[in-house]
Amino acid sequence: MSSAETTLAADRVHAAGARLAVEAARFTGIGWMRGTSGNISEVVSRDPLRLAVTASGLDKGELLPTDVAVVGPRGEAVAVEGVLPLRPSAEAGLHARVAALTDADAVVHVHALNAVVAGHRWPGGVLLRDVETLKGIGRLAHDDEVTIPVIRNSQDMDELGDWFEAAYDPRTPAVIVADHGLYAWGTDLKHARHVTECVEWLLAYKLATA
Ligand SMILES: CSC[C@@H](O)[C@@H](O)C(=O)COP(=O)(O)O
Ligand SMILES: [Zn+2]
Repeated sequence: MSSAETTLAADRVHAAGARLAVEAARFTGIGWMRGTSGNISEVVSRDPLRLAVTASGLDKGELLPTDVAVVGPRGEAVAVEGVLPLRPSAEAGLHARVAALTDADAVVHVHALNAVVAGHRWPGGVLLRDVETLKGIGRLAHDDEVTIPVIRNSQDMDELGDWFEAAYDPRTPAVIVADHGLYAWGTDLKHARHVTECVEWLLAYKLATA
């Protein structure tokens, strides 16, 4: 008798894995997932919460649909029949916390240099205003003060998750993890990609004009 979940179909997980692989290849092409950095997830079940997340330690530019793991609300691996038991991303716990708190169905984490530099320069948060691209993250182009929160880095995802929750502003779909990278999220993978691209652009703009 297997303890693997039977409610989640392997083909659903592998379909998510295929989408994660496409997005990861795209971000790798931009240079935001160098080495084995970065990870992406998609919610495949809300109750119970289950995320398909990129497997750990792989080159994110050459993922296969099967290079995916399923995790629960604390980033713990969940066995699913027909899905290889690969090690989930080391940061799956933060993905799960983001998905649970924000209701986002997709979470992206990239090591975009501009995010790390901006977090270093403005450790209390990066203030943005009066620029058109803010509309790309659901905010106003004018007279809207937007702060991208910056939280400390930790290898402990419970601790990082707590810091994320403390800093979370429901109007802002991204957070910088200091000395590490950017997390951004959206209603689906394409939306999360657009938010990631717009936030990175906004951070580049801020660094170039400050
Ligand atoms: C280049 S090492 C980066 C890792 O420590 C981590 O921050 C990361 O983004 C990727 O971890 P992973 O476990 O492969 O999802
Ligand atoms: Zn990382």
